[in-house]
Amino acid sequence: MALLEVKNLTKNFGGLTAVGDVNIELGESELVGLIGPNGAGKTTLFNLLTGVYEPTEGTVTLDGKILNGMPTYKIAAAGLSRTFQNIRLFKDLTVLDNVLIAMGTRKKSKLFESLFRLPGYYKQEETMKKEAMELLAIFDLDVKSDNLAKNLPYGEQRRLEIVRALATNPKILFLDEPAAGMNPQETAELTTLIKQIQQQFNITILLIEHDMSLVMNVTERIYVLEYGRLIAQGTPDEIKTNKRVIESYLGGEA
Ligand SMILES: Nc1ncnc2c1ncn2[C@@H]1O[C@H](COP(=O)(O)OP(=O)(O)OP(=O)(O)O)[C@@H](O)[C@H]1O
Repeated sequence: MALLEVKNLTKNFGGLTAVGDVNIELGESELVGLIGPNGAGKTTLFNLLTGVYEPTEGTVTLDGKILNGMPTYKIAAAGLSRTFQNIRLFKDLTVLDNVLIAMGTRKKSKLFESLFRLPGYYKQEETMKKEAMELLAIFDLDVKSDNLAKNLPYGEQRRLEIVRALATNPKILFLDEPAAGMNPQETAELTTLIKQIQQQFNITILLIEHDMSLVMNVTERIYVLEYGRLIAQGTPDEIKTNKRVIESYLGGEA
């Protein structure tokens, strides 16, 4: 059985079907791409998977458990984590605090311990800090742990977003255009990082990305959406040569 099973997923906004009858399966530690032209329904699909929207029809099942109708925080706790197209950091907090807050969603101090700052509280704080610094180091952000998030260059803010998503210890990570606005060098570095984190953390990643070279270079399989419908799926090589995809998405350039 797949780790994540999406069956007949549909979302209508009034008369518009933003996502229509979509079926997707993600296996353990797979790196899968999701592409499609503007307005194809990619972000809506992410919003359905992470509980921001309730589907009009269909089901999302993680590890055999149906997630539809669960609030976003419960879905996050079940193991789905995401980044957003627009950076959503706590800009006036430090880099380290941004990660610690994300970790806080999975590790709760016992209220009594934290209120009275008992040894258990400090121990957990220390462990979390150590883990946060280790995560930041993978992304070369440990040296910036004391900086305010808003003072990081754009590419580093994007990387910090991924660190925050990873800090929740997800089974599946959804990355929504992580290379948006990055220069070619930053994009190349990110490509290497995405591969690295998939292997190191052994997690499943679903990647929405406009940068075709990034998608083609890192993913094992790709789903293609158009007008809310899945029009193709396959390996990067199959997608590059798929007639329907070339016509409708790549504009005949492939
Ligand atoms: N909350 C909403 N209310 C009404 N229509 C919406 C809503 N969200 C998305 N849509 C519409 O649904 C369709 C799919 O949009 P969506 O943002 O999911 O596409 P996308 O593939 O992520 O596009 P992009 O690549 O531009 O981000 C579009 O026609 C969009 O206008």
